[in-house]
Amino acid sequence: MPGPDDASVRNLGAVQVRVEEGAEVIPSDRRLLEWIDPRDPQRAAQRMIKDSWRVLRIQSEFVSGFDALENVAEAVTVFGSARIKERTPEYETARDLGRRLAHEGFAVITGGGPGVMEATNRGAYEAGAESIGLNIELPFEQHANPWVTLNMNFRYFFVRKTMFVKYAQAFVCLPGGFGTLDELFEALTLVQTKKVLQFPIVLIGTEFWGPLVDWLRTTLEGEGMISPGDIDLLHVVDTTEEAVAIIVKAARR
Ligand SMILES: CC(C)=CCNc1ncnc2c1ncn2[C@@H]1O[C@H](COP(=O)(O)O)[C@@H](O)[C@H]1O
Repeated sequence: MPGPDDASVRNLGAVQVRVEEGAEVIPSDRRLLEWIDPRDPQRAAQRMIKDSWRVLRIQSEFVSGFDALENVAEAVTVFGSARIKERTPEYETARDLGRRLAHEGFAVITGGGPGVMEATNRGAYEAGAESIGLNIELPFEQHANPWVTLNMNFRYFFVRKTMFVKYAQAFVCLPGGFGTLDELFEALTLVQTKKVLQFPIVLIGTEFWGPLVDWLRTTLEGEGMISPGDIDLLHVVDTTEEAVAIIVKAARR
């Protein structure tokens, strides 16, 4: 198993996300988004770093992200729950997905954390593919999974999200929570508004995703909040095999 000292793993990025168990750090994202009342003298010190100057830090994160990823060939970004455990069917599905994508010549990009991210990176790594983890600084203890050939740690969610989209030819979502839904709907909006072209979005698990897709169709489409046809941007399947077939077909078009 690879580890933090494995020379084949490239670790990039300004932030070390390893935090002592139980400890809490204030992530840069939170500091950026926090409003501090300029009338509050108690908090004047916290206003010393001006948001305008934070822009340089944000800029540097874009620069290092673009530099790190510019040579990635065809890649697929995979999202899904951070909470699923090893030796579960969900973990094995994600691992199988990573493996199958690797066999088709794709690099795999994930959020670099545990659960689905770890399993997908692991499958790709075991099959000898480029396995990329784009981690994020979080306020609680977490780890970058070891199954990566390139690990990058980001301070800012929105910079990291740019990398997920820019360097991938497709998205796959496995079952997940708010994080996964956020990433799914960001991708959908980008495709819907034609900011990203020819970008299949595949959801694996009809039982899990079906009710959401039904609601999108009956309520959103039914009430005219999305156009007829927008739903067709989503491919809902049950197997990793079907998911990879859709991606291969779109990529080789
Ligand atoms: C155990 C735990 C919560 C660890 C958190 N550690 C994480 N590390 C990296 N990316 C993450 C993490 N949590 C959420 N994400 C992002 O949000 C998605 C999963 O969130 P969720 O579990 O569906 O809502 C992932 O695709 C990933 O991009």
